Amino acid sequence: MPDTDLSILDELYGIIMDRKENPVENSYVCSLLNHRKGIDKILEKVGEESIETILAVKSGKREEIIYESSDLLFHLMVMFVAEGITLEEITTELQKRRK
Ligand SMILES: N=c1c2ncn([C@@H]3O[C@H](COP(=O)(O)OP(=O)(O)OP(=O)(O)O)[C@@H](O)[C@H]3O)c2ncn1[C@@H]1O[C@H](COP(=O)(O)O)[C@@H](O)[C@H]1O
Repeated sequence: MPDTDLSILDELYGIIMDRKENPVENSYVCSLLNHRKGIDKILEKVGEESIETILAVKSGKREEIIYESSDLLFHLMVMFVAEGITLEEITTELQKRRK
């Protein structure tokens, strides 16, 4: 079984939460969380990054797959924070599906 260190996901979630609670200037995360379009701006980015990930896989370029998947994961995390969904809720759901 792989034993990957996933602590960066927790750390990143914490940073995004902090941006929500303590807005700062020149923050990309704040620009998404406080966008005039509301959640639609974040959903737009999730959609864009999903398509870019698909195109990266189709291109067969490993580096691009990693880069675009990271963008997608990051924007998904912003979406979780915006919706008040915790990473624990996601991992619990995945655990429940284990056969
Ligand atoms: N992990 C990320 C991260 N990944 C991707 N991105 C941004 O996500 C955007 C990706 O969108 P695109 O590829 O479409 O690029 P773009 O040209 O900016 O697109 P548009 O937004 O202009 O449409 C880029 O602006 C990246 O900089 C990120 N921005 C921030 N983080 C993390 O979030 C933390 C807080 O960031 P700030 O809120 O900016 O301080 C940082 O310390 C990082 O750890």
